[in-house]
Amino acid sequence: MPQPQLSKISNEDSVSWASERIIVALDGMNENDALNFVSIIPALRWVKVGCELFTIAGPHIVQKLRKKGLRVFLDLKFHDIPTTMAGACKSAAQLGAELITVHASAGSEALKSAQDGAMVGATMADLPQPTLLAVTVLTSWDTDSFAKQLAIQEPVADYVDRLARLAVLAKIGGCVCSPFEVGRLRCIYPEPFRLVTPGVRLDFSPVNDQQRVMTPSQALQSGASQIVIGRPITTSLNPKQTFLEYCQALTC
Ligand SMILES: O=C(O)c1cc(=O)[nH]c(=O)n1[C@@H]1O[C@H](COP(=O)(O)O)[C@@H](O)[C@H]1O
Repeated sequence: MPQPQLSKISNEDSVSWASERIIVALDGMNENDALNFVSIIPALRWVKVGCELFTIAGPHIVQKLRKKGLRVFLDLKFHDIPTTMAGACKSAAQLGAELITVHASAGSEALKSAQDGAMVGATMADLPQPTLLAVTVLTSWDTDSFAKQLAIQEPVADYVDRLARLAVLAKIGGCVCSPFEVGRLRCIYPEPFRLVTPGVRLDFSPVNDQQRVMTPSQALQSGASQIVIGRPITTSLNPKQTFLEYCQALTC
């Protein structure tokens, strides 16, 4: 699809404001790809290391990215019994990731254990406490498939509320949700509760396998603290330009 001409972003402050709010998912990359990719976007502040990159590159990729001055969201979406959640989050916190995902549907005991584990890990490594983010309903679910395949009769938005409540009761610091649910959650849970939304696209970007999608500015205006964007930037012929276009879309 053709992309619009980049109109010059002259205001460095706007780019810097926007780049704090955009987390680029380093999916489909190995270690070399990821390190090369981040070096071509000097304005980049936040990156997400997901299952793909972590599995091929190993834990030290988090430290390598941090050494480049980047802030790391470690998205391994832990979903397990309480003891395993505690151990996994303890290990993740020792790597220096600032955001770490767990699945809210693991339940309140597992979420509490995850939170405790993360605190222990950060203390052991003498690092600041990371924020755990509880993943609610994945943005790749459309409402019909969600109801039919999982036999959940509750509307997605209500189910997201229910999962977010579990997270809040477990003292988890934020949630991942789609831009469609973020407004409702923000009304109930003000900042500093972190609401991070993937499923974000500018009109010229293909939605790929995302189903509950909005634009970056709609997501932020609805209450998102940060947005996650992967393929529109990582598969672009000019990732730096596309990153700046997404920045611009947040600031104009
Ligand atoms: O936890 C996530 O980051 C996540 C949750 C969710 O509901 N949907 C979702 O897409 N993600 C992640 O956000 C990124 C979105 O990538 P793109 O669709 O390429 O922008 C991927 O790395 C997903 O793993």
